Amino acid sequence: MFLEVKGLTKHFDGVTAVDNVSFKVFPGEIFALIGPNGAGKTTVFNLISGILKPDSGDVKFKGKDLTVLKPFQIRTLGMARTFQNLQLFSSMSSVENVMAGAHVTGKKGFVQSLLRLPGVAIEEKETYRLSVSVMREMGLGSDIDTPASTLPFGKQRLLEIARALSGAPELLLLDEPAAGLNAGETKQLAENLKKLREKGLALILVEHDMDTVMEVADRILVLNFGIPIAMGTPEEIRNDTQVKKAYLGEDEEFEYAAGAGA
Ligand SMILES: Nc1ncnc2c1ncn2[C@@H]1O[C@H](COP(=O)(O)OP(=O)(O)OP(=O)(O)O)[C@@H](O)[C@H]1O
Repeated sequence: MFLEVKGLTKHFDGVTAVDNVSFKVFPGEIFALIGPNGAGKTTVFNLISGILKPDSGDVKFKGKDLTVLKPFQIRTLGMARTFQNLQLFSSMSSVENVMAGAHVTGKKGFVQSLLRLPGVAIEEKETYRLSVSVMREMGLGSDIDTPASTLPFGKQRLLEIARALSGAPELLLLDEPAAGLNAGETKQLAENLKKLREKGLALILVEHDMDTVMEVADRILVLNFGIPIAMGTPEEIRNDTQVKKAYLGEDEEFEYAAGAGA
């Protein structure tokens, strides 16, 4: 099994943030995790990527138990993530940011890089080449040397995805990638996500923008107060009464999307 989450549960001082959540993700699919504010989506990401440890439940990635591993160990297994708040190195150029992501899986270690031991220069060149190619894929081909801090916000978001991709992950976790993007940038993002799926990558997407979710997701899991309330295709989720009830008054966007698709 590629990714299997079973009975995942996490409490924070009396609040059950994630309550017995189970799902599987397959290679080459976009799996979306949605739910009203505070539903537990980011906590699920933190549990999968090793930032938090579950109170109970299992997370297995390619047969390995992730709950006993540290975040960097999980990254080297082929999983990458982005964060709700951008975490770019603002003093670096765009391509240097992407190269920093590639070093996660670099074969030459950090100490070797510092000592400039043989093989490092070749690997740096290879990393640069890979980083440029990932940036082009994300539509950032004209921004290779642009300082990350001067990129428009939408491009900074794409750059963060490029950085996550430069570690050549098989599974990418994206936390609200469309937040703060304008309509054109959101469209570009959706196209990019579909391209990544075509290449066989699996994506788990936490996203409030329902148009984007409904357009790109193969399957959707809906959480409410940490509890899974529905799982299915966009069509099934759009028409699910429990889901509509959970969102009522919470998120007009969902109501709009539900109405638009009906
Ligand atoms: N580190 C923490 N300490 C205490 N409570 C937390 C912590 N992290 C999350 N929570 C609580 O757990 C619940 C789930 O939060 P989480 O951030 O996972 O939800 P979410 O679905 O990602 O929300 P949003 O859509 O607003 O980002 C909330 O009640 C939140 O207040």
